[in-house]
Amino acid sequence: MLRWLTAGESHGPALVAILEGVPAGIELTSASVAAELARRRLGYGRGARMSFEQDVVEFVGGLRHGLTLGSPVAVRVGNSEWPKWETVMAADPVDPEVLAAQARNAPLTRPRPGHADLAGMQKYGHTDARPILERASARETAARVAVGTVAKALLRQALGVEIVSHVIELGSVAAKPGLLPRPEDFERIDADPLRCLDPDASARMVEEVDAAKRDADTLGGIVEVLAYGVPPGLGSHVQWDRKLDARLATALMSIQAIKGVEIGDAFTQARSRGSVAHDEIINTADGVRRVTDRAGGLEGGITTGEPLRVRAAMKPISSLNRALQTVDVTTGEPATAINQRSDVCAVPAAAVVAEAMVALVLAEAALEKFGGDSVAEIRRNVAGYLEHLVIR
Ligand SMILES: Cc1cc2nc3c(=O)[nH]c(=O)nc-3n(C[C@H](O)[C@H](O)[C@H](O)COP(=O)(O)O)c2cc1C
Ligand SMILES: C=C(O[C@@H]1CC(C(=O)O)=C[C@@H](OP(=O)(O)O)[C@H]1O)C(=O)O
Repeated sequence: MLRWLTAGESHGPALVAILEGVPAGIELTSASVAAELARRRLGYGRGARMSFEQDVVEFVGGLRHGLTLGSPVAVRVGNSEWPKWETVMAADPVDPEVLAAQARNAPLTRPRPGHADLAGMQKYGHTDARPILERASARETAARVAVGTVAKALLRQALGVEIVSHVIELGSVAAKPGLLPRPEDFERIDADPLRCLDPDASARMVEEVDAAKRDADTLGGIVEVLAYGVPPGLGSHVQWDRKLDARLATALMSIQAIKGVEIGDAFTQARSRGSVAHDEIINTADGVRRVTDRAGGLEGGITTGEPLRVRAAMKPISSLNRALQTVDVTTGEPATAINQRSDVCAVPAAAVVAEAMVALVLAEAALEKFGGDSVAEIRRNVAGYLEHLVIR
């Protein structure tokens, strides 16, 4: 069983994550996690915080001399900006006079529509949004990407699975339909300001971000994640919580601001007739294959062996400089929402987070299917399974 949790606040000293159930023998370094975290900071339209803050990666368990041990992997992602926040976010009580002297500690009483502020304040009994926004913040996704790096390494080294993502829509701009990145496009995608494979669309996306910024507004978009080399047979049709499509949807939907998930071409399929919606099956020299992959590599909650393909829709960022109408919770009077510095658009970063979530789900499903406490054992189990597939 692979399980994981994160902890930590946006402006706290660090985020931490523990990943349990990791097999031994995965090659991994702090540098490989730092490289994935750097990818998460990319993307045109992110706020100032992304440029001056550093993620400081430290493994505190589960790794020795660049190999996982089989014990829980514990990772700490330190926040280089902590000294600015150590009073406001101090774990221990602070002299009220010291707190009052810090503008940063002023209660945030004008909840942002679309953020977790008001719902969280009501639920947890606060009249200040700070205790809510600190944990709701997508800073937490740095910890997910850290453990996602372990899952990606496991998938690559034990099963040969490669995961790639790209931005297919941003605001009103869509990339050319049907562009499917391969693992070899990885660097080209990361080099694009919007992580978009279509250069014309990318240029228009840059303009769209500039226009939104000029208007003190924000944007959302749609990302797509593909996993190549996934064997048939991960997940199961037999129980609701074993269906891999459902597990992927939950994982993607848990990302901050993701409000829709699509498996393969689900929404187009829904608008089509059955005769053109499904992937016909043929026999080839490589065995039984689908002619197309509209289903995104999943049927019956089970991987088909075709590339896995899922999409996630991100709503526009809810901290706007053109602040929306709200209520000041201390007076009950109409007010404009908190309009602190913020990202204009974080869709490219959300794609990197989505890769991590897909990797964690696939790694868990692979361990369920193949078992094994070391990379070598999993490889043997995978080879044995593929060799004896009753239909190939
Ligand atoms: C990578 C990433 C960066 C984000 N940056 C911001 C931001 O700068 N400002 C903001 O208001 N929301 C940002 N969000 C979205 C909020 O975290 C999210 O809307 C909030 O936690 C409420 O959760 P919900 O939208 O899932 O309901 C970001 C989300 C992601 C995935
Ligand atoms: C810090 C990150 O993203 C943050 C996510 C976020 C939010 O509300 O989700 C709000 C912003 O933080 P702040 O309000 O302090 O400027 C983003 O910068 C990160 O991704 O590492």
